[in-house]
Formats: sequence, structure tokens, C-alpha cells
Amino acid sequence: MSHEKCLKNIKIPCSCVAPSLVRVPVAHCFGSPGHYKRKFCTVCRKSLESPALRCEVCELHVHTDCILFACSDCRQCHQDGHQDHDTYHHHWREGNLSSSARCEVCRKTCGSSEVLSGMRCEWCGILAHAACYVIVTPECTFGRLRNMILPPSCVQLFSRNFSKLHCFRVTENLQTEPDEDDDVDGSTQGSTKDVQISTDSSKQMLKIFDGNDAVKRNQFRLISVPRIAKNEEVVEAALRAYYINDDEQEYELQTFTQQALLSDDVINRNDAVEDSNLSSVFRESVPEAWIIRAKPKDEEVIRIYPAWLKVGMAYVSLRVNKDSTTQTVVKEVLPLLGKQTECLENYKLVEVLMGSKQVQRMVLDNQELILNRLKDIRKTSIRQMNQTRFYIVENNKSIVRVNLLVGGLPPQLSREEYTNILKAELAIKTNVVSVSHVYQAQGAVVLEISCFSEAERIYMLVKDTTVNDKPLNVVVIPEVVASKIPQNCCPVLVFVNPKSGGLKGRDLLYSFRKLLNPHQVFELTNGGPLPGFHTFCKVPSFRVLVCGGDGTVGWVLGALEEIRHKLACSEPSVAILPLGTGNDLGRVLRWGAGYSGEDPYSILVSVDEADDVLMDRWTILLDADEPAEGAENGVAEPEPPKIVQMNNYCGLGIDAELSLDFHHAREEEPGKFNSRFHNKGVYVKVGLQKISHTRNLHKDIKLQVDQQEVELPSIEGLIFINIPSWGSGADLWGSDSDNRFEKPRIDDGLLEVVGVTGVVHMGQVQGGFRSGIRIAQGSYFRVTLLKPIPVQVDGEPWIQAPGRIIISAAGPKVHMLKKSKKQKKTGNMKEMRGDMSISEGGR
Ligand SMILES: CCCCC/C=C\C/C=C\C/C=C\C/C=C\CCCC(=O)O[C@@H](CO)COC(=O)CCCCCCCCCCCCCCCCC
Ligand SMILES: Nc1ncnc2c1ncn2[C@@H]1O[C@H](COP(=O)(O)OP(=O)(O)OP(=O)(O)O)[C@@H](O)[C@H]1O
Repeated sequence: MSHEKCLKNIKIPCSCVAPSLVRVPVAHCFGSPGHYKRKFCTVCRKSLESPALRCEVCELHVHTDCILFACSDCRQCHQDGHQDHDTYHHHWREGNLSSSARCEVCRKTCGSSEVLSGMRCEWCGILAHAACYVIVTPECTFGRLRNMILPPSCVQLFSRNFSKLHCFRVTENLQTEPDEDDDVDGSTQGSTKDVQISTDSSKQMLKIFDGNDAVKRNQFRLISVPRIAKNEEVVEAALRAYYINDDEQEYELQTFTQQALLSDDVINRNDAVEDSNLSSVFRESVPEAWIIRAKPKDEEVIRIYPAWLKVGMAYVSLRVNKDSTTQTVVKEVLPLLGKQTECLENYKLVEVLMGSKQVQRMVLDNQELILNRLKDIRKTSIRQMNQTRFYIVENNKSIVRVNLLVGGLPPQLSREEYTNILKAELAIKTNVVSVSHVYQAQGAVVLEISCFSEAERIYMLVKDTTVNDKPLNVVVIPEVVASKIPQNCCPVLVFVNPKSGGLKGRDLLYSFRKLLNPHQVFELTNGGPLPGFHTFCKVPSFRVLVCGGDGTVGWVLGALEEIRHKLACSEPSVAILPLGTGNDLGRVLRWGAGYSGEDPYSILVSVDEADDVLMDRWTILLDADEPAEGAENGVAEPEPPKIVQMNNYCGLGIDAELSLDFHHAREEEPGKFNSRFHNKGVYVKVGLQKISHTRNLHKDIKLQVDQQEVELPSIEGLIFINIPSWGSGADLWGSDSDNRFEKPRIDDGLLEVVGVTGVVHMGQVQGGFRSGIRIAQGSYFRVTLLKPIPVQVDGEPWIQAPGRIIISAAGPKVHMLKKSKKQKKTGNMKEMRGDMSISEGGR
């Protein structure tokens, strides 16, 4: 509704015509229904009630029963072989902006938390009024983050039936409870949202079904009409409920009976019942439910879209009659598109159903009668007809290639052995599936599959398969065409651990997918760091952002070390978004003590402006003489020799014991560990339980530093430190000058060794009253354990069996990103987001 004088400002197409304005149909990526406060539905424009749906890739929000009417107008994040382009236009989405949002054109406020208002480009982030955005030049150059975004024109993914959730590796959000009926394609109860349940006896409610499909699913919409309504008025109301703005004369209502699905028994056709009698049909017999149908036509005008057009949204209109077939349509259309000399066989007609959750393409048979096809679609659903297009497409041989990364396999096997396992467990068809990459150290392979249905079968099967009692995991891998990446572009590869510290990772995953290309954002609980590094293996220059705690940073750096020789960019710089509990490395590199809701956009800008620094990394070889005793129940477990990488610290004794207790408590009740404050409280709790005066670690271990035997004082914990922060920001080494040792640095090739006498001493270090007992500084360490002892590396603990531990420098130093001290003058961040030019003259 609008004031008459305001009509001129309405530039946004209504949901009924929106499907006809989609440039390139791209399906959305809906997760589970959730609760979204102060957001508005893009379809009906009303406030969202709970639960509602949102797209994980763009800002689209919809009611669950409006989802069917949302059109497939999501961001195009990769090339899928259909209507690929190299230049990008702004991707405007209306509303759900903050109330402080400012228009780039007129500089006035354009956001609102009261109504759906204002426009935002989902690539570059510029904001404008609905009346102003039309004068912005259409090309988008991705704004301030342009050199961090993986350009969509460089990513290829032939996904066909893979859902968007699979393509973008989006796992369902466990925090929002899904609907009991997981079919969110519409309410089986019907929508009452738009209809005031009226007590007005002059009105009646009708259930309206949209064609056979809705009847089968028992999905209807409720309309309220006056009891004395005329037929056309009821048809008009029914069409409006389904966002169809066609002439109501072309539609009719059929009584709802199961037989009605089979017959064409329409009781209220104009020729069956006189107009004057119609009101009585609705007044007296009061059928509870009606099916809306299109009246049959002898001829129609259809739109044919040329698929090869890279700009605009052009089509040609063509009249078809009962004799028109696909072949005759192609024959008539080609001359209209200036291709009169082309051979008919080189073209096909493709029917495209632009569903909000999936875009389905179907090649029409040459002899197919077009009018019958239209009739069939409308019989299924008139809404579906509104979302169906016909494209004329060149008949080139499209190559099918789907890449799946399968992980969780036993490590260190040969290509043949992996192939044999996959043949045995998944019955892979080797004529269409080949192993293109083998990651022996990680126990993973990449499968290249030239048949979509085989790719889908393998994808579904892997998720239910275990090998040696270990579940396999699988992710769809897009192909990055490195040669197309612009020279000055250094995309950021984002890893997020949703399990870290304060459990803020899920929100960040969502934000980064929207700010960047979702193909560059990886969730670590979904196959670890390998899928991300493999996707980026050909990218000539990239950087990494790890969102997690110290354990997570170590995890990603360890994986990078293992895989760097397979990467075109073998030494990417790594930034940290500290999501963990301790975040010691994040603190040292100035990323802060812990994430507390800062604007993800500003974080990306800081990563872009950060300074490159070097950091030593260390290899720890743990060689046990005998099986370790289980920490809790005393059961002996064999422990193979292992090598771990260390960045921050390695603790033996009391600090690892506290760590271990903390991790056990977290594993038992992960849901409770949802804030950094709580987590630290648990450290204190387990610490208080361990206050004792036994200082015997020095009796249970022997230490050699750079080949020299070192005598240990009475201690309960021995800690090797590479960075000046431990246990969540404590300075164990202290700042006192000491002529026995060099001033510690993170890149000096040296580790410092300190002892702590127990929990009280650790508490004092935490409080800043004391430091640890300085023991040594060196670059090569040998520790002999005489008993099983708790060990932690970067906060990840376990019980280590008696034997030797050797700590030595690991390969080259790693490139880390340190947050720049002086934030470069960027003005107001939000206002700097886009880069925009305004077309001269405008429209
Ligand atoms: C005087 C009684 C003091 C009792 C103190 C009770 C408990 C624990 C004390 C210290 C815990 C110290 C270190 C943590 C232990 C292991 C972690 C080692 C590995 C590691 O650093 O892992 C990190 C990886 O990111 C994660 O670790 C953490 O996040 C640890 C958080 C620990 C927070 C503990 C806060 C305790 C504050 C206690 C301050 C007491 C000051 C009083 C001093 C009294 C002096 C008489
Ligand atoms: N190398 C790894 N492999 C598998 N899981 C890991 C690895 N490192 C960490 N994790 C797991 O990720 C989760 C979060 O760890 P992370 O270190 O990010 O957060 P945190 O322990 O809360 O913080 P911090 O380490 O800063 O104290 C933990 O359950 C941890 O066990």
C-alpha cells in the first residue's frame, strides 16, 4: 500500500513480477528455520515471526510459508556452465539494513528497523534508497574487500543437483530447532499470516490449493472473502494469495475432491454456472477448499531467453499454438535472434524452473508439444508456471566434472590401496571415478567424477561409511581457475572452528560467507583444514584467517606445514581471530584477548592492513617406551610414536593436568562451555582441586638442553615457551633482565624453559605477582620421562607414556600477520565499504 503521491518512489518489483526480472537464476542456500529478530520477509514484506528462514549466502529472509514465492535471485558465487560471466553487477537486496544505514547517493538515512527499506549490494556493501540505487552504475568492483574476495568468475562448480548447502559446505545450525515437519516448502497447515481470522459473519475463509502439487502436499493458503463475493473476486483473491498478477479471467476455481485431480470437473466455470448464481455457490454450499486452475487456451505467447547473452535479461516473445513443438519454436526463434543461418541441430530448448531452493533445468524433447507442456506445468502449480522460463541454448558438449574430497581414510596408503578401499566400501565405478589427488599424511583423496548421479551417490554414501571404525567425511570442492585471478588479488582463506572458546564461530561463518565468497570460508569441524588448502592449492598468492583458539591455530599451521609443498603459494601469511579461551598467540600478534562481537567487516580490513612477521615453529617427537596408562581408569593403551608441531608452548606436569581436566569436562558437557569467562572458571575450579605441596616432577623427568644435562629445581610443571603469553595472557618468563639469557623473541630460534612449583605458583603468575622459575634457553631439547606424565601442546593435552621427548626447530619460520598498531585512516568503516560511481544523468 502506498500514498498516491508516494507511488512514484516505488521502484521495487512486487513479488508477483520479481521472477520475471531475475537476470541469472541462482538458488538460495537455506539452513534450518531460526529466530531472526527485527527482520522482514522479502516476499510478503511483513515482519518475520518465528521460526523463519534466511539464505546463508545473501541477505534474503523469508517466512517458512513464503519460501515458495521467493525467486532464485541469490548471489552468483561461481560459474556453473550456465550463463557464466566475467563482469559482475551490483547484487541489490532490499531491506533488513541497520537503522543508521546511509544512502551513498543522497547521504541520507536509508535503513529502518520498522519496515523493509533501503537497498544493499551483497558484494560491495554499498547502501542506497530504493529510489536512489537506480542511478548507481551497474558494474560492481567488490568494494574495499576486492583484493580479499575470491572472484566468483575464477571459481567453477558444476553442481547440478547438489544442494547449495552441500556446495557451500553449510552444516545445519544446531542451535535453532528445526520444524517438526522438515518440509519447509510451505506450511501444511496453510498460512493464516495474511488473513485475520475474522468473526465477521459476512466473511468466510476458504482454503485455496495451487494445482495438483499443493493438493498432494496438503499445502494451501487461506483467503477471506465476503460471503456474497462474486466468482471473479474470489479468483482474484486466490491469485493474489499466490502472487499471480495475471488476468483473473484466465483462471477458475475447482472444487476440492480427490477425483478433481483426475477429472476436469470445474463446477464454477462461467459456462457451467451463470454469473448471477455464483455468489450462491460460495454462500450456500460453502466448499471448504478450492483448487485454482488455469483455463485451457488454444494459443499463447511465450518468452524465450537466449542463454548466451551475458548482460541484461533479454527475451523474444513467440506465439505458440497446439501444433507448436520444441523444434518449431527453435526454428522460429533463431531468426528473431539474428541466427537465421545457424543449424537447428546446434540448439536446444531448456525449461528452467527457478525455485528458491533449487534451479532445475530440463532439456525439452524436439517433438514435445509446447502448449501441452505449459498446460501440464500449470496443472501442477500456477506459481510454478510463474517461475518457469524457456532458454534457447547452444548444444555444446558440456563436460561433467565433480570433485569430492573424501577424508577419514587410514593414512599413509598408496593410490591403489585407497582406490581398493573405495571400491570395497563405496562400490565406486572406476570408469567414471578417478583418484586425482592423494593426501597420504591426512588419509584423504580427491575423487574426480564425470557423472552427476555417481557423484551424488558417493556423496550420500560416504556420510554413512566407516573405515577401521573411523567415519569418513566428504566435501564438494570447487575448482579455482588460478589464471583468471587478477594480479593484485590476494584472497583470504578463512577457517572457522565453531567449537572454540565462546562458541561465536557459527555467527562468524555466516558473516564471512556474506562478506566474501562463501567458497573461501571453511568450517573446521567439516573435514579439518585440508578441504580449504586443497581448494586454494593453485592460487598464486593468498593469506589465511584462522578463527579459533590456540589449539585451532596450531591445527591449521600443522596442516599447512604438511601440505605446503603442494601449494602454489607455499608460505601464506596467517592472521588470527581469537575465538578460543586462552588465545595466547592471538594476544601476542595483537588480535586481542578474545573476540567479543566486533564488526566482521572491520576485522577483514585489519587483516588486509596487518604486518607480516616471522615466527619459529617447533617439532616435538614423542617416543614412548611402553604403553601409557589411561589417565582415568588405569587401563593400559598402546601409544605409537608421534610427532606434533608446536607454536606457543609445551607443558609437562601440572599445567597439562589442568588442561586435561578442562578438556574432559568440556567433552562431557560441551553446551555448558559457551563463554570464555565460564571456561576460565573451570580452569580455576580444577586448579583449586589440585592445590598440593607435592613437587616431584623433577624426580620423574630428566632434561638436556643443547646436549647439556640441566639440573631441575623442585617443580610440579615444566614449560617450554616460544611466545610471551601462556595460560591466557600470563607472562611466565617475566620482564626482568637476566645476563644468563637472551631477551626472548618469537623468531630467535630459541625456546625458553621455565618451571612452576604448583597451582598456587601458577595463580601468582596469572595474577602478575610472580614469574616462573627460569631454567634454560636453547634450540634442542631432550626430555626423558620416567613415568606417564600429562603433556599439553598449545593447550591440547594428553597423557604421555614414559620414554623420550625431543623438541627441535621445525623447518622454515612461519609467516604470521600481526595487527597493525595504527589503524590506517579509513574514515567511518561502514561508510567506506563500497566503491561506487553514479551514472551521469541517471535514470
Ligand atoms: C592462590 C590460589 C590460586 C588458585 C588458582 C587456581 C587455579 C588455576 C591457576 C592458574 C591456571 C594457570 C594456567 C592454566 C593452566 C593450564 C593451561 C596451560 C596451557 C594453556 O595455556 O592453554 C591455553 C590455550 O589457549 C588455554 O588456557 C587457559 O585459557 C587458561 C586459563 C586460566 C585462567 C585462570 C585464571 C586464574 C586466575 C587466578 C588468579 C589468582 C590470582 C591470585 C593470586 C594469589 C596470590 C597469592
Ligand atoms: N589439532 C586439532 N585437531 C582436532 N581438533 C582440535 C585441534 N585443535 C583443537 N581442536 C579442538 O577444537 C576445539 C576448540 O579448540 P580451540 O583451541 O580453538 O579453543 P579453546 O580450547 O577454547 O581455546 P584455547 O586453545 O585458546 O584455550 C577443542 O574441542 C579442541 O579439542
